[in-house]
Amino acid sequence: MTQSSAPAARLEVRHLTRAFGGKPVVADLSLTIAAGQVTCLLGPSGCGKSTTLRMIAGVERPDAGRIEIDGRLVSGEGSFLPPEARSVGLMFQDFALFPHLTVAQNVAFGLRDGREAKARRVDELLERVNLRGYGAKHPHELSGGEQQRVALARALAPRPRVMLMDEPFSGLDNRLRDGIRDTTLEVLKEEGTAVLLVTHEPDEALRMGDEIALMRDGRIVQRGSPYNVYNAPVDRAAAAFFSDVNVIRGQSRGALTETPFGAFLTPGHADGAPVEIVIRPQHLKIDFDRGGRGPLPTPTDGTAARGTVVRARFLGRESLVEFAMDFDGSRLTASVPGVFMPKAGTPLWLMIRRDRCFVFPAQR
Ligand SMILES: Nc1ncnc2c1ncn2[C@@H]1O[C@H](COP(=O)(O)OP(=O)(O)OP(=O)(O)O)[C@@H](O)[C@H]1O
Repeated sequence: MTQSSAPAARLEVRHLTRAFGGKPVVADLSLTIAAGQVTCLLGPSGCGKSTTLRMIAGVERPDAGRIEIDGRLVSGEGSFLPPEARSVGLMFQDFALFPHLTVAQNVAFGLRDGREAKARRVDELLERVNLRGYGAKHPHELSGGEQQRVALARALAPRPRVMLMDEPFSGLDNRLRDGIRDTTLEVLKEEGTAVLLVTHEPDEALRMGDEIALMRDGRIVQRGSPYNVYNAPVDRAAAAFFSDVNVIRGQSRGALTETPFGAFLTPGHADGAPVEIVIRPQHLKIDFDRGGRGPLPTPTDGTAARGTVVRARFLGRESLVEFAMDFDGSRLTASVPGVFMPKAGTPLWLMIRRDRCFVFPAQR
């Protein structure tokens, strides 16, 4: 007898579809989330993330497709359970705590247990979100970050099988956000809930997700670990969603594309096919102009090409240096850690890290 080692799916979505006024907003979307796994549904505004989440929550009816939570059909084949019968916890950006209830009463709100069990669960959760001793306070006595943690405790109190979070941190100021994200992640992991977190911020998805599902125009275009989605994007738009990108165009011949930065391997592209070599700013290497001579090429860096600094901007952790390239005047941007602020007009040399570039068919 064989036994599957894959953890059982807590949330299973198959072929979910929804249109508004004839316009498809979610199109044939499928995803699976295991217990204890955080999947970030990441995509630009309007791509259908919230609609997906709302269908899973049970506040929006799908046109087609099925949703199972813990192996139980909650939507599809003619059935549609209301939110309260789905065992889902919800957390939204504009989470509202009940202002007239204390923190403890807020957290206990969805609990049906007896008094003692309820009190135990409330204490346990307040401890987890670092709010021990806050039970008797009212929401208005708490900071935004503290209120957020109460909202998290409240959503988790009934031990939902699936936690749905829609931009839960976007109402918080930047300095608070990282700390709250980390606390939230820790608590979610301890509880072992399956989490679907909707966000349009790549940094948040990279930081929070075990898996990222990148969404565009109602479809998931790529799914994988943050490392893979960042380092092996399926297309130029997927690469560009995480950072600015530089694009160098060429034509593939015999699985090679010649560029001013030397030849790039472009296997799988037909002879004469236009290709784009895409590279993030941090993977361009800068070298000095030694009286008009560039650096000696190395196998990983390839050939250097000369450009002139157009401007340099200091961004705190890094500096962005924009170049006009000698070979055709095109603009390329390199980022360097720390402060490197060459003056406009300075000639410098650029190299492309071969192991960090992506090759795609050219877009029209
Ligand atoms: N009830 C509705 N009626 C009509 N159109 C809707 C409805 N709900 C959403 N839409 C449209 O569906 C599209 C996707 O909306 P959705 O809120 O799912 O996107 P999103 O990716 O979550 O974007 P955002 O991050 O801006 O919330 C949008 O064009 C939106 O205007």
